Amino acid sequence: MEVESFQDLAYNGGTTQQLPPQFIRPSHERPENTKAIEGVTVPVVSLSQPHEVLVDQQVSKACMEWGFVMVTNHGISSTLIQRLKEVGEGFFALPLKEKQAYANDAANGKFEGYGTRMIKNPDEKTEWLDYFFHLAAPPAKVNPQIWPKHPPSYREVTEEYNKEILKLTDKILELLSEGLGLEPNTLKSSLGGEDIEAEMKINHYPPCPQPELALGVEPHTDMCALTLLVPNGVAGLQVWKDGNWVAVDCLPGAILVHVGDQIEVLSNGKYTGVLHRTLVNKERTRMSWAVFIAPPHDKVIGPLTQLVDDDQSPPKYSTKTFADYRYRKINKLPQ
Ligand SMILES: O=C(O)CCC(=O)C(=O)O
Ligand SMILES: [Fe+2]
Repeated sequence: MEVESFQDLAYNGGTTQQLPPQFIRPSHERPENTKAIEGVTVPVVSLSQPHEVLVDQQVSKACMEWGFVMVTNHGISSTLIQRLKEVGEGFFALPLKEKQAYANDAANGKFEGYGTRMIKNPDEKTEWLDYFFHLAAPPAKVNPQIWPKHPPSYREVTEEYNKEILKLTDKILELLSEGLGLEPNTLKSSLGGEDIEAEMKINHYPPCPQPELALGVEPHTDMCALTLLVPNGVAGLQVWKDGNWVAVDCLPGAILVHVGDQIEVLSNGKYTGVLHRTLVNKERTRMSWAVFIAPPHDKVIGPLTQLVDDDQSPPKYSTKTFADYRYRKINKLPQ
């Protein structure tokens, strides 16, 4: 069967029982052949504990060992998270034509808008998802005209959520800085201080006819500094740890924190950018709301001088602008 696009298949071809070839993963990538290990669970940390405990034993430890931590008691109200989910669901419930009016053009550098994938290569398989991607901070760079106009409260809710996410980001960056033995503001200022950027990506994974052969997002590390994510309560995310996939169980109210490449570089590898992927399923639509926290494009990022010396710990990463890093990652060039 010839399928024009992911949207045609997932939205108009709901009765299709067979997965078209562009979604069928090679055997060694298929979920049916790469099952998650049993009996291992990801770290969960309540942020209501005393500061020293969080620094010494919890958040930074999880980010060193896993590059990933689920946080609870993070200060963002469940009502606000619920409203965020409702406006995102409201957008994806629109007729396909209305969503396509927001289409991005990632191949030509227009990343914001509605689309199906960001890294394009004709030899690669296609991911089973569509998404909406837009900048959410800093205010001076944001163009809300690009954001969904439906539901009407999309903008207000998303702005409010992003304000809260930026506060939580500050706290996590402080804990991670202190976990390296550095001043609390070190990582934030190295990422551009108040110019730090937040990008919102709403991922939408419709039911898939043969989920055992497909992937939602394929294995990757996030190229930003940190990702803060909430899923809609449908399982599917897996993180890579010590040679195995580990399934991330849904924990209502928790926010999932992924260490991205820029924190790995700044920390000279003390924190690890977590490799992760998502599986899809036959019955239920999975959604997730990811905020990518990243430096401005012209910010130069390299291992922090405080963590590097020529004999004991030479730099493991090159120093370059975030724009250069991103270009190389998107085009699969060496860093
Ligand atoms: O949907 C998820 O849980 C993860 C999505 C993801 O990894 C991404 O958008 O970078
Ligand atoms: Fe990711």
